[in-house]
Amino acid sequence: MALRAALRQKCGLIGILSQPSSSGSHSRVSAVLVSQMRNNATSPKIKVDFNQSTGVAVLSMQSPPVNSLSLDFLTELCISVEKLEMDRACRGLIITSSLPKVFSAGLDILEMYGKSPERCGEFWRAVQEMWLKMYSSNMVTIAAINGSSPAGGCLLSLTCDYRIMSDNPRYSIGLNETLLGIVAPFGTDKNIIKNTHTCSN
Ligand SMILES: CCCC/C=C\CC(=O)SCCNC(=O)CCNC(=O)[C@H](O)C(C)(C)COP(=O)(O)OP(=O)(O)OC[C@H]1O[C@@H](n2cnc3c(N)ncnc32)[C@H](O)[C@@H]1OP(=O)(O)O
Repeated sequence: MALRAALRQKCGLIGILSQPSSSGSHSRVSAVLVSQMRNNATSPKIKVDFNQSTGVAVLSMQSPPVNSLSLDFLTELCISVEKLEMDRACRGLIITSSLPKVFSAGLDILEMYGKSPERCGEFWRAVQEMWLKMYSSNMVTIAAINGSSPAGGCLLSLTCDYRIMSDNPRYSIGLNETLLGIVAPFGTDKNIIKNTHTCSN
């Protein structure tokens, strides 16, 4: 029942978000695919387990040491979500981490230092694409935050419909990127408080 209600709520949101836009979501999709082909990632940073009987997929981030959101990581994440999106049997998506103590350390700081303007552009496009894809997903999305989740890790969880966080005082979450001179969109702080729950693990 709860899943059905969440799906209904989500469908309303998707209706609004899927209005035609000048950028066009399909052009974003192909940009990701092109980028993936170029990067030709060899070791998977993302693992997906899809349970046919429940219609729920668990996407585990497995990029040591801290699941930082590099261009390769973001590309792989988007491709994985895109594949699930295309599978009509998949109704729900849980995003979590395979690493102990860390959900995601946020944007890969090494992507923001000493890179060419072209590479920086590609990276920032991938960041935007990730949160747009997640936020406008037609699946019910849940972030199972089983470790620290600063900055972009927090942003990733904010793109989900629900967040459940391990109740561990050592795990931190929040938009700390202002310390690096990066400003988060207005309103995200309210959003996280409204829809985040904790659980012990
Ligand atoms: C619309 C705009 C939105 C913008 C949104 C976001 C902006 C960002 O995300 S900027 C990135 C901000 N991220 C951080 O400030 C996180 C910094 N990291 C931490 O707080 C801790 O590392 C963390 C709590 C995640 C984990 O702590 P520990 O388990 O104690 O690990 P270590 O600190 O020892 O780190 C291990 C290893 O990982 C490297 N690392 C950590 N974070 C990042 C990162 N974001 N990018 C790249 N690399 C990272 C760290 O340097 C260590 O490397 P080694 O020293 O080589 O082992």
